[in-house]
Amino acid sequence: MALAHPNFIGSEVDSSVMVSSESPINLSQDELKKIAAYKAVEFVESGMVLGLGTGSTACHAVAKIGELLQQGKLKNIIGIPTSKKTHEQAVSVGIPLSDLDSYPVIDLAIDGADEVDPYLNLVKGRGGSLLREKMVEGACKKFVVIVDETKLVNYLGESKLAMPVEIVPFCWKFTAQRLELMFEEAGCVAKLRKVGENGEVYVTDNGNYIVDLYLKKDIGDLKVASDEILRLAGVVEHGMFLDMATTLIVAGKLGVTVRNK
Ligand SMILES: O=C[C@H](O)[C@H](O)[C@H](O)COP(=O)(O)O
Repeated sequence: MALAHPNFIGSEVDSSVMVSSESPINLSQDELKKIAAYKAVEFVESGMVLGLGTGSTACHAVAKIGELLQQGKLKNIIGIPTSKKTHEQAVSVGIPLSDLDSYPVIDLAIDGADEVDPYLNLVKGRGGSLLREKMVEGACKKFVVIVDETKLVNYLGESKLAMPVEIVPFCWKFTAQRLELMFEEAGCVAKLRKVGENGEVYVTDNGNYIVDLYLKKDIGDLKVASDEILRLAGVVEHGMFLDMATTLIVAGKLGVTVRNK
């Protein structure tokens, strides 16, 4: 999408952070993710407690923070990882780690997203880490979302890709059917997430399952939908992150934009 997208209104394009020698037009999606991630790391200061996101965009930020620690350009950072995978990566790049029990208030979190609407509401969890992400990012003073421009949507669900819901394994079919019925008018199809060649059921870091909702239409009022999903016994959490992001960094073919809420 071009920079005329509503998510860019009021934003500034900063071409100076184009770190590749390639023309921006030729940058791959992964290079754009890296540009957004590196821009977000500019917000990190020594002494901060940091929420470390999960996914192919956030991993660039984790790597960069590790690099800056190694170089002595950042000091006294405590990372709070949002998944086992990020925990492993953070350990491998030398970021000291802790958890929400010890640090219930986090200075800054940096994480990717699957969809971002014009109000900075997000869909997250296509990588399976939505519960820990929501706990950590809900405890942050500042939550910086980093995406390439393909993640921008006019309304959540517009991509027609998964809207993840983490559920308990007990009678998962019952919960999946209830979710499907809840959003019947939006043409919802609920699918248990499976992985690998043998189609094994995906199990989250918390020992739960994920049901992915595929929606044909806009589900309308997101707060109402969120409350309704969370009222259903069997649901642990959903992947809509409403009114949580404080800053959006988007890397696109024409440059990188930073938008504060
Ligand atoms: O569960 C995964 C997380 O919510 C990710 O942040 C999200 O899926 C975006 O991932 P990626 O940066 O790989 O597109």
